[in-house]
Amino acid sequence: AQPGAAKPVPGPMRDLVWGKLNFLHTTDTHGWHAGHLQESQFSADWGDYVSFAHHMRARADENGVDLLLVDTGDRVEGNGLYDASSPKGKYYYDVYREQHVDVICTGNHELYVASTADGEHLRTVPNFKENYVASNLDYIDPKSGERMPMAQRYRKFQTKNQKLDVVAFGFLFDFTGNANNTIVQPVRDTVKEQWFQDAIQEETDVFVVIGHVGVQMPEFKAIFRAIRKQNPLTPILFFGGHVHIRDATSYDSRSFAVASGRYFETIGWMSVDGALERSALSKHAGFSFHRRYIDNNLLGLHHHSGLDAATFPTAHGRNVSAMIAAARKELDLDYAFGCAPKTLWMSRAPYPGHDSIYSWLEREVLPDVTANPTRAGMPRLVLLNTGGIRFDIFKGHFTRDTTYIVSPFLSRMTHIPGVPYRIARKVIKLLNNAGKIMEEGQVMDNRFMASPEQLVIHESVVYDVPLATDDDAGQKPLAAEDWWDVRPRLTEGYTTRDDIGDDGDDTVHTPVNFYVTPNCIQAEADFPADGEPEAVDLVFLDFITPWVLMALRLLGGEYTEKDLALYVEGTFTELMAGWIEKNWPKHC
Ligand SMILES: Nc1ccn([C@@H]2O[C@H](COP(=O)(O)O)[C@@H](O)[C@H]2O)c(=O)n1
Repeated sequence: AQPGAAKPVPGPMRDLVWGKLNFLHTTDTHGWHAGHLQESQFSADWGDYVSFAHHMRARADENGVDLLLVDTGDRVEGNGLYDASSPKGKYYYDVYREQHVDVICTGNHELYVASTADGEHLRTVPNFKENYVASNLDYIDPKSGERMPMAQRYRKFQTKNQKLDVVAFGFLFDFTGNANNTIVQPVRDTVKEQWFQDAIQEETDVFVVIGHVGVQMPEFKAIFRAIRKQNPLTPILFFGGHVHIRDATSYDSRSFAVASGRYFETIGWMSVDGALERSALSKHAGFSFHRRYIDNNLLGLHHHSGLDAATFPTAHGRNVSAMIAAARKELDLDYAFGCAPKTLWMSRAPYPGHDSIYSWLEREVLPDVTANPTRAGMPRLVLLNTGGIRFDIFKGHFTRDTTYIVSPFLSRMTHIPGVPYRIARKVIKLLNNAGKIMEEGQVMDNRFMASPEQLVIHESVVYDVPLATDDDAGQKPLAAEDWWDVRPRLTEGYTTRDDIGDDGDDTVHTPVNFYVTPNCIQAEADFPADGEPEAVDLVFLDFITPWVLMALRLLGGEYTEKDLALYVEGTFTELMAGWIEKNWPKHC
């Protein structure tokens, strides 16, 4: 763990179930390779994961079984370790490559910005060579304009100990927000291509499909159907991500799918047991599958590897932790812009409400950071998509690292001047429609403005326990005198219920609330004291431009990209950090 990281707290644990073929899975790590320094439950770092994988591979070798590591993308954007450097990712590539990952693919965040996709193609793909798989993704060479696969389309290899044949694919969901130096081919078209049809006819013992795809999303189901049609008995194992939740399902009795959360909070575990060699395949011989969501902290990693603080760290792991610590220092990630007076939650507190990060932005930040003297006297509506905010703010130091953790993107505040208020005021309602905004020939899913967790959870889940107070923000243990002191001492955390059951989490926790939030929030600024304005400046984060323009057109306002102009200088991230520096006390 990193120097100063919160110490993990013991709690009741569920063990890993080993099989013949075993997997460790990371997804949507979003630059959190230093771990969560403020959250004890998730405070192990990438170096600890290197040590852990080393011990788990050794155990697999001893027992004559196999262990594979997979990663399903979105490794970038969302933490100072990636975002605070110039260029972005200056330290990330070298840190990440220290883990040996057997099958790795691309997420949408590797593709939003052209230079990030270049970095992926020029650094991560060569770092992982034949382990990198890009089944439905092409890259366009900036010099020649040549279109080529981002990496090989699929991988066939043999496991180390049992010599099991594996055919592995690496998919991305049908993403359309990529920069113009990549092409994402819809999954339904890819599975019809000849190379794919040939690949699924390969002699193999198991298919492994990794993807930056939620396990309940139609893309995985289409791939499952395509493979199963040609291979009625072969086990098919899916590793997904993108929606930032812990999840598992099975598409039939010989397939299993796991998604392993977000932000390096979770290391996913999957095992399959049974007669895996294809020579033993028969419709009577079944397989057993297990999944576990490992909370990423040292106590848990010690527990699952059967080691302790003295025997766990390897020299390699320690070196990686040291690389991360040096990078964090170089980037001055602990520099504090101010002191957050209280914890502000994305989904653990109701919106609107005093503890909601969105209410804070709406009430305090947005009106202030969008003040534009050249538009003095003009009222404005300021829109922000909730998905642009990526994490909670904990009471205490708000650092350079926190800035990127909360708001990693390069989005700016753009605007359309003088929009009739009778039209402008209705935009937010359309953006917050649960479904899609539709125009002839164009359908846009509104939910892509919200945070990924909100894509899959449609109703608030509120437990009959008190809301965490600021003192609980670091997931400290509950004091014995608390009202449920008759129960075992548990920390707050994930209490996952998936299609398999409610025993997936490796640590038993008390649950935390989850409140649904809208796709967008809106602040009103410089409105007249009485009555309604005739017209307003409609100010919004440039990421949501396509939705705003479509909403305006549906409301009778004919605007195009040509009507847009930057409203205030700087990225939203810089504006937010500037507001904090000005408004919150410097020291805690
Ligand atoms: N410039 C951006 C890019 C993305 N978003 C939000 O993130 C969501 C996707 O997040 P994943 O981690 O699931 O890929 C997207 O739907 C947007 O809400 C953004 O706001 N600005």
